[in-house]
Amino acid sequence: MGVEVAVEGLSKSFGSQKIWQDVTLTLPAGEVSALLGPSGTGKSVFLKSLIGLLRPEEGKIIIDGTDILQCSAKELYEVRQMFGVLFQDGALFGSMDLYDNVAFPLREHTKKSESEIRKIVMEKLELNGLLGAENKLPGEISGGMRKRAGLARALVLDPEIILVDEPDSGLDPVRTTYLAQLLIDINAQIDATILIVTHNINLARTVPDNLGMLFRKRLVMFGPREVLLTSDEPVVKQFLNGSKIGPIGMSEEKDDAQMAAELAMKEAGHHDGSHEVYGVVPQMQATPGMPVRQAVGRRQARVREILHTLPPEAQEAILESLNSDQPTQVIPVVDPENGQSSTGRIG
Ligand SMILES: Nc1ncnc2c1ncn2[C@@H]1O[C@H](COP(=O)(O)OP(=O)(O)OP(=O)(O)O)[C@@H](O)[C@H]1O
Repeated sequence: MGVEVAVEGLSKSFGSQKIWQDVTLTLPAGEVSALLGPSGTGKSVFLKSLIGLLRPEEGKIIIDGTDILQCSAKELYEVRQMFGVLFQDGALFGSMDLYDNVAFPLREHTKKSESEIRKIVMEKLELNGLLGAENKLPGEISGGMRKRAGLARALVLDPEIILVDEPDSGLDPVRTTYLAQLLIDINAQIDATILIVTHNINLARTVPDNLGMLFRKRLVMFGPREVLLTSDEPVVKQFLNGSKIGPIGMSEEKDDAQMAAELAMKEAGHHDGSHEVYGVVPQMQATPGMPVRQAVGRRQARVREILHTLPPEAQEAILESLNSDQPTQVIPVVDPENGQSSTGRIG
């Protein structure tokens, strides 16, 4: 089971440039969360801060009871062992073939024999659909395969927390869906805590259990998908619809006059090409045959607890989704007449 990551009052600057301030959120243990935000809002900086690669000046990052901003180098080393990280380009070593790339953390951080390493590496390569490519160099394979190899490497130490920086960068929509499915299946299998940094709206709407949004150096919101997908918060609404109408502009800051002009254009019938979606769209499920994703039930229980605090329209949309979006599992059903098995779904 993954561990909880609690961030409290976190602020980060580079010299006089403030990146974000007073960020407080909790990544629930064993759930998939996504951090959204326009380009340059510091999503990658946040992700690097969680593993101690960058050091915020203020606040706390508590992982499994340890504040990594206060702990010793030895404790930080131990906390880092809990992480698997998939960087944007896979961050593979260009001179090593895929096998050696994936084996690298095991050779560095464990005393496992080469035969034990082989077993784990081949298992992770297979999980990521890379069997047969183990002797290829990163330069000889496609971007999608590099991502999957990066994910295979991120998984070899059985991480409790998986960080994924822009899984869709450089991937076509179909490969992005496959990669997202892989993450959901991994969550179903090992219940790891996963944080995805992305600005892919479709992925944000359909994959994570929780969503957070950075804008104007602040965390605007963080919470279960049901709450953000029905939110009236203008930045969240605009971002999740990929629309020009709202506070986010080309260079982030947009003044009131420009917002009013754009709204007037919309009211006059101008279409900006975005597709407005309101409500809780169905979430990607684990592949049939995988264990039931425990995260879904935990999240839905939290949502039911806070439901009464939400606006009536949101409550209605959420209740509808909670009542129809029960976790489903595919199980073999044996026909008592002839003893043959077929597949059936249980709620
Ligand atoms: N090591 C660094 N030193 C100085 N400035 C940095 C450093 N790393 C990032 N920045 C600055 O921090 C800001 C946020 O960068 P970051 O890459 O986290 O944004 P992002 O939200 O991930 O953007 P994108 O979605 O475009 O990837 C940028 O202005 C960037 O130039």
